[in-house]
Amino acid sequence: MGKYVLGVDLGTSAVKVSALDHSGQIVAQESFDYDLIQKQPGYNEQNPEDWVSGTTVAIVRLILTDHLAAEEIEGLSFSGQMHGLVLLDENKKVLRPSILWNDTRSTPQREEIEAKLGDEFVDITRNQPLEGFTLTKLLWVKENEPDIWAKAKYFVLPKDYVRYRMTGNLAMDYSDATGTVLLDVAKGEWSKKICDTFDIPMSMCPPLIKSVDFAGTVTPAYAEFSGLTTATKVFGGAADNAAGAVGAGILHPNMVLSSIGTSGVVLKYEDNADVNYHGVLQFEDHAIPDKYYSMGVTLAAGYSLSWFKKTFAPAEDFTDFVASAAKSTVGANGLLYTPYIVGERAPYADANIRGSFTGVDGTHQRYDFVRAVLEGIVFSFRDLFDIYEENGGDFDTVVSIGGGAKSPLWLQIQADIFNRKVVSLKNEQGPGMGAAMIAATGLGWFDSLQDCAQTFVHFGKAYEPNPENVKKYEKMHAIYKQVYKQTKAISEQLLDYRKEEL
Ligand SMILES: Nc1ncnc2c1ncn2[C@@H]1O[C@H](COP(=O)(O)OP(=O)(O)O)[C@@H](O)[C@H]1O
Ligand SMILES: O=C(CO)[C@@H](O)[C@H](O)COP(=O)(O)O
Repeated sequence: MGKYVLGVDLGTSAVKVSALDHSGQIVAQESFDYDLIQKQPGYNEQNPEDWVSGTTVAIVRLILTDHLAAEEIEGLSFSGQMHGLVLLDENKKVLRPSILWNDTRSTPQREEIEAKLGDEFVDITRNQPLEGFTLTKLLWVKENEPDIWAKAKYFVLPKDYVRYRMTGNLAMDYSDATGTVLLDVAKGEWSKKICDTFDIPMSMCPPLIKSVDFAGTVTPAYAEFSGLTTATKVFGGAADNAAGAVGAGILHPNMVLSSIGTSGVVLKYEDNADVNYHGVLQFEDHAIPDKYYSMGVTLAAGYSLSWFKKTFAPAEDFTDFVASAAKSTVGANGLLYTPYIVGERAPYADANIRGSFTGVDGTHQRYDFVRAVLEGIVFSFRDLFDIYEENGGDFDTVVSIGGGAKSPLWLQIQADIFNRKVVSLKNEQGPGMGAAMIAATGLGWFDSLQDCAQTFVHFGKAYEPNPENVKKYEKMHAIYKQVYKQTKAISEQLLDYRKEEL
């Protein structure tokens, strides 16, 4: 039995590769940054070759710099940035740069899909055909680059391409496949209806595998390139949010993830595909076979706070700045913030809405504004919790991750606004941990991901809701909920006055 597994976290700004031992300890970690290609506003692309070389450099460094013996790396797996379109020709050569999840050029294709299939689309895929998802990107290429489309024989997602280059086998795991919005989620197969409607040959869709499935061993060519041995086993891997959920132990029906990173994610484990959120929340296959998760994304979560600090307190220490909110009160002395400063994805899929401070009073201090920002972000998460409650969702534990989980005050605000116990992780490693857990489980070190989590995932302090604060926040949230509707038309009118986006 080998000593280590590698978790490859293929992100948007960098790839991070972590080596873990049987006890879930990180023994070494290397990363490599790559660039975004932004040819015009709304366009975000990357070269798949950069992902392959970045991953390879990180692995080479683990072996040469961190002295990990290649023969002791028994297996590896992935967490991948979701939705990015990689188009391949008949020889599996990349045809054009990948169009990423944050590329918004495909609004006409979104409208075309909505017009042709309407609610039926959401019933099949459990998602809306948003610009961020793969199908609209495929249709954009078909309509705008017919020469490339004529040569396209397969499509895959970012981490699938790296896996293909390591093993020579083309595949896509279910958790990422749901994010293409070409999958019939309840049936667990590519949707013929969607492929036929948009004239996409079914043969373009790669074979589907489970996250923990064995996908091949390292080829001799990739072994030479990376320093790995041809005995290293490669496993399917998962979409970054699924892998993040695995790494945070969101593997049981009673658990919800609250992630305050640059963007924010509320993610719930779903035992089956019976519930239908009608596309207001994303609905995806989990990394656990035949299980699912739903999630809503607040586009500017931690970003709201970083923006506010950069603009109004650039020289201050981040931790002190956040802690100053304790000088304010529950409800920030009547100041309310909505975090729509880059538009919103859930529960309102609205690119034009913008943020607001409401109730500004001559007595307010800067710390009230900081508090209002912290609370406003959590109110936007609470909107997503309300959707779960409306759908009968039953859960008692919220696991908080991301930069926002560094603040005890913010963790308590979450507990009070969610009216749920909130726990942080002892050793938070994000989706790379989930990727390593997938490899460890695929190798048979553990019987299941849940089993692996008992050794790899450790919860830290628990924050219990304070009943008095809960009551105050309930009322404040009811006021918060009115702001979106009341500022929608105003935001639209202000559009003409905004600076051109970069
Ligand atoms: N000390 C802190 N206390 C609370 N929040 C913090 C702290 N430091 C950073 N943050 C928040 O965490 C966010 C970054 O979280 P992180 O998970 O690192 O983001 P990502 O990986 O998505 O870029 C920042 O936008 C900021 O708002
Ligand atoms: O679009 C989504 C989820 O639907 C994003 O979560 C991307 O998958 C983010 O990638 P990173 O920012 O983590 O690289």
